[in-house]
Parts: sequence; structure tokens; C-alpha cells
Amino acid sequence: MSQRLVTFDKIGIEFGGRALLNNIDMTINEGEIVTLIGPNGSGKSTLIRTLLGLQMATTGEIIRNQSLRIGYMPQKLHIDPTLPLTVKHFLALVRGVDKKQIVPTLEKVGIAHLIHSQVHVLSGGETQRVLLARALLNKPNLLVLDEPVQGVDVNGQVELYNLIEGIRNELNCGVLMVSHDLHLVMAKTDTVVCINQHVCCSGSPQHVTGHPAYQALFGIPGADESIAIYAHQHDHVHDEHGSILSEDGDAHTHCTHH
Ligand SMILES: Nc1ncnc2c1ncn2[C@@H]1O[C@H](COP(=O)(O)OP(=O)(O)OP(=O)(O)O)[C@@H](O)[C@H]1O
Repeated sequence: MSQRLVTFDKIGIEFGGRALLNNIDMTINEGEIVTLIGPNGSGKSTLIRTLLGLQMATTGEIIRNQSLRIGYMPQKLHIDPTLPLTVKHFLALVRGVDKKQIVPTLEKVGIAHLIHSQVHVLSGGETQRVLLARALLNKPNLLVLDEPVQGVDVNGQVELYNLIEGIRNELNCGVLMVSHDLHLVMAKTDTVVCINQHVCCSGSPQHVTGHPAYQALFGIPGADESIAIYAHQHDHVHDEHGSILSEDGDAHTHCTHH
């Protein structure tokens, strides 16, 4: 039986009398991929910051397993582009890093060939892999990924989600990720938690996408593919001015409301 890594117990956060998060219950188990979704400003990053200890909860508590070790991958890499910094040197900056682990970790995320590249010339997908490598160097049993596929094209996104799933399978770590992409991420997720200040719904991807609260926020999955077409029953004929000719040949118009 897999053990619980983190339990959010009725977490609430207020700022200036405004509730950013309210009564959030959520659990992440070893070997489980949990995806946090929600509209802009719904509190996803705030919840992550609370887990990382960067934000204090106003109410409730976060119960952490004693063994908890988090590897955090931020949304973006903020580095001065004028600063010369190779991937190797960037990863060597990780506190307490075992430098012998840098090459195997880069191999794990598929970019060992970039070890001597400057970080600011990397593509979006390569940068995300460097950030993932940095998170892994912390030897985590919980990976926390804030929008891991940001700035990556669709093919690259699929590859990154596959990579994250592969790492979970290999390390049996828990994964908590924030995502805006609902379609690609769903296949790689065990549990989806949909928040909008509070937990709107949670469970398997199938359960959540069928939930009315999810559909109210994001629409019905696949609905955009089946555009409802207004079918005009053209059972009449027009004269040369566009007016409808009745059976007796008199002209009248479509709309008679004024
Ligand atoms: N330190 C803070 N002080 C006051 N308000 C804050 C603070 N941090 C976040 N907020 C507000 O909390 C709300 C939630 O922000 P948060 O960044 O958690 O949302 P999000 O779901 O991650 O959004 P997005 O999808 O746009 O990244 C926003 O309205 C934000 O302005």
C-alpha cells in the first residue's frame, strides 16, 4: 500500500479580508500523479506556495510525511541572458548537489548532449527539461511541477508528460502538477483536483470531466468539436428583392417583429 506524502487539511488563505483559498482538502500519495486545474486566479500557485512553505495558511494545516522530500520545478527559468552560464554550472548551483549525479540526471531527462550549452540559448522544451533535472537532483519523493509544459509545442508537451510519467514509474515518487492543458495531461494523471478558491470537484480524469462543476468552468469535453449548426429549413422561394413569396405569389418578409 502506498503511503501518503502530503495531506492538505481544510487549508484556507486570506489576504486583506479576501479568501484566496477556502477549505482545501487534498492528498498526494507515493506513486500518484495529481493534477491541479482551475481558471486563472483560482489559487493554484498559492496552494503550491503553501506546500513549499513560502506562504502561511490562515486556517487548516498541511500534514507532511516525515520522509517528504520535494523537488520543485518552477514555471519559468529567470536568468539574466547576458550572464554566461552552462547547463552543468546551473545544475551545480543546486544546494548540496552530488555533482556525479548531474550527467545521469541529464540522461534521465534526455538532454545529456546539452551539458555544455548556455542555458539562455535552449528551446522551451529543453529549458523545461533542465528545470526538471534540477528538481530531480534534490532526490525527491514528491515532484512539484508548476505548469511544466509552458512554452512548449504540442509534440514537446506530449513528450514531457511521457517523461514525467516515466520518472514517476521509475522512482515511484508522487507528482503534483499545475496544468492549463486539460486534454493532454488527462491521460497521464491519476487524480485531478479542480479548484476555484475551493475544491470544485476531484477524482479520476473521467469523473472530473463529467462533473457539472468542471463543465461549468471549462465546458463540456469535445463540445467544441461538434458545433451545433442552425439548420434553416428553406421550404419557400424568394422574389428578386429577397422577400418570401407565399403560395399565392404575394411577397412578405422573414421577420415581422418590430
Ligand atoms: N501575496 C499575495 N497577496 C495578495 N493577493 C495575492 C497574493 N498572491 C496571490 N494573490 C492573489 O490570489 C489569487 C490567486 O492567485 P494564484 O497565482 O494562486 O492563481 P493561479 O490559479 O495560480 O492563477 P494562474 O492560472 O493565472 O497562474 C489572485 O487573484 C492573486 O492576485
